Amino acid sequence: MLVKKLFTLVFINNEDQILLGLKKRGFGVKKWNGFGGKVEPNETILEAAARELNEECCVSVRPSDLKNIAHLEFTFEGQPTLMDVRVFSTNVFEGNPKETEEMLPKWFKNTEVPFDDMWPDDRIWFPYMLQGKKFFGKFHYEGFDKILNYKIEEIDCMKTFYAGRKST
Ligand SMILES: CNc1ncnc2c1ncn2[C@@H]1O[C@H](COP(=O)(O)OP(=O)(O)OP(=O)(O)O)[C@@H](O)[C@H]1O
Repeated sequence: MLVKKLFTLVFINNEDQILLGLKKRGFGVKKWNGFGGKVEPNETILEAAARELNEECCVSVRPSDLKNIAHLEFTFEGQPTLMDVRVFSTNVFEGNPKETEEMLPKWFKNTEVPFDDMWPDDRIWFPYMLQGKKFFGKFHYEGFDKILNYKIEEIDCMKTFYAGRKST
């Protein structure tokens, strides 16, 4: 049986640019990604998303300004964990991104996202996000570099999507 672990992933947009961070340590080290991490037991998913963003690059957002744009699931061959990742975006934020112990933030043009230095799944779902679509994606990895199989589909409404799922 798979053990589900809840994560957040936040993207800040500014006109035709997106804020990414180069992970300096831990899971996904040396890859560009949005900002996020595990949801702690004492907080809501939105609170966790805002907290992780602030901890990782010193940018502040109100949890209520975060839009849930996607649900991603990652599994790894031979491993018992399912990563349940809630993806959010907003263009309402405060503060200039600053480097922290965990992340080096940088603005990228939407047309110049560094996919070669990101998780292989990002190349598949970023186009949905950059076109303003909501979506569900499920990726099964062998190791951390090879996607064995995946599924991705556009979603009309995230609330309806979650209402239709059994345990989320
Ligand atoms: C496999 N393909 C993937 N593609 C895109 N994004 C991925 C991902 N797999 C994990 N992610 C994200 O990477 C962050 C890890 O977070 P992670 O550093 O482990 O969490 P947290 O900061 O709580 O950890 P520590 O406090 O350092 O233990 C978190 O946003 C999560 O959504």
